Amino acid sequence: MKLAVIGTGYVGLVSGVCFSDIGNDVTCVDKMSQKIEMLQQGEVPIYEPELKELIKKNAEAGRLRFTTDLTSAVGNADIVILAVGTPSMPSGEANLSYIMEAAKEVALAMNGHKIIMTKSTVPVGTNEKIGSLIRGNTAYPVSVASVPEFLREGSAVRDTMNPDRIVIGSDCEDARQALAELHKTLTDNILFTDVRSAEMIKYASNAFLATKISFINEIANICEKVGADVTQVAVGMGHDNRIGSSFLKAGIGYGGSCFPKDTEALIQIAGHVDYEFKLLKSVVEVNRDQRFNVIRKLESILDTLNGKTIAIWGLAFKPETDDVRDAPAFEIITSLLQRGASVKAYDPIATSNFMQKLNSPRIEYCDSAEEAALRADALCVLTEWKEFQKISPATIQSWLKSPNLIDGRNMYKEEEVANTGLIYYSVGRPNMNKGVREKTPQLLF
Ligand SMILES: NC(=O)C1=CN([C@@H]2O[C@H](COP(=O)(O)OP(=O)(O)OC[C@H]3O[C@@H](n4cnc5c(N)ncnc54)[C@H](O)[C@@H]3O)[C@@H](O)[C@H]2O)C=CC1
Ligand SMILES: O=C(O)[C@H]1O[C@H](OP(=O)(O)OP(=O)(O)OC[C@H]2O[C@@H](n3ccc(=O)[nH]c3=O)[C@H](O)[C@@H]2O)[C@H](O)[C@@H](O)[C@@H]1O
Repeated sequence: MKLAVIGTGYVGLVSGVCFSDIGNDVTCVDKMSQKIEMLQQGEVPIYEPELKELIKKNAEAGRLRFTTDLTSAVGNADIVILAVGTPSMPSGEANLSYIMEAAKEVALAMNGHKIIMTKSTVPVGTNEKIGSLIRGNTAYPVSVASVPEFLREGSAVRDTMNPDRIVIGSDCEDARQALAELHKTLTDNILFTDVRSAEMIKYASNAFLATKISFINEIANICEKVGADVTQVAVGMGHDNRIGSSFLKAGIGYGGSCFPKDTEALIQIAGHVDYEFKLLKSVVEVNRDQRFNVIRKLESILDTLNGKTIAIWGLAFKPETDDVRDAPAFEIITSLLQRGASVKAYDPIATSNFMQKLNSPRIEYCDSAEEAALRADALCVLTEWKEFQKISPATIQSWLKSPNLIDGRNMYKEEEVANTGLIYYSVGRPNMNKGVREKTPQLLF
């Protein structure tokens, strides 16, 4: 099939590349000429495992092209995929200006019937508006479908090639058939829904996953007070098939380009129909506060942070990505600076993206994990990169000035920390004081 993909962010680029890899002819379009030039030269503007190799392979096979020329890409395509950003506005609502503009440009470029497949995450009712906008700007027939995207950054290619399900939300039979055909080599599990339900499935899925994370983070906070271990609790819960084991990793709260944005947007979507989504509001509030546990733990060890040097390992919102959108590291580092601390920060690949957004004379961006940790008063692990997991707690201790380790991602096991001289605070697990488990708290009943 002939596809035009509008927008070469994570979703547009990865899905365009994967669709070409399964034999389709794909043209990826972006307004940003620097991005397109990079892609044409085989460079990838984002860090995503496996992507570079796949781009090379499919571009060489002549199935994958990159251009800023939307008109010719749409003109040559049967299916147009909308994958532009829908970022948050200050109110929390999704900003639909990019997708509406892209839809209009597509309408003006049409030279015959097209199927429009929206992969961007959009509020319920948006695809109907996209359909009306396109019909108002072209005389050619159009069939619109909402096909939400469920890939995760860091495993985007794998997720796209092996999806749990494909949701096709459309009232147009031709779109349902063509899009089922397009996806059938990826999975048999294709669900057909109406358009509004497909749009809601995306928000509900992200909101539910965010809820699981805030839930386990609150359980972790209670575990710390009652002397239980949240990692064991999560395993025990996860063995119940009705609960499932994924998304029960306690930590410093979720970040990234989607959970924060989509939870806020769903609260707004509900609000517009006079429904207060109380549960989701709490999920967001718990998440906002969770990252400050790092600061609270540091203060409980160091008393004051004023004049202290704090090492930070990990700036990306999760491992295997250089994306720093809504990364918890921003608020944690900002809060350290406000308390008078200096920061030495290191991330294997996200540093340059991060430093474009946060700079201060009291932040030193380092070239290695060791350089960041050397002579610091404490180390905070904010992203569980494999590179950090390979460094033993004993080595960390030898680098630090004071032996304080705050593990925001439960990266180390108790036995690895035992017998070191580290004061070790993780999330929802017993603290270790100089390598020895702290006394189990007294319970007041
Ligand atoms: N990032 C992710 O992991 C996921 C994102 N989504 C959703 O997919 C959508 C896209 O997200 P990202 O890929 O992160 O986007 P992004 O914001 O990283 O990139 C969007 C791209 O679209 C381009 N663009 C905007 N208007 C254009 C136009 N009129 N013509 C051509 N190009 C245009 C921009 O220049 C930019 O390169 C959002 O709605 C997001 O919520 C869904 C699942 C996963
Ligand atoms: O709509 C989107 O953009 C995407 O959002 C998430 O994907 P992503 O944000 O790339 O990454 P996740 O692996 O979901 O992690 C999100 C955040 O939650 C945190 N997390 C995740 C899992 C967990 O158990 N605990 C936890 O704290 C991560 O550290 C990270 O900060 C969803 O998992 C995807 O299905 C969805 O397509």
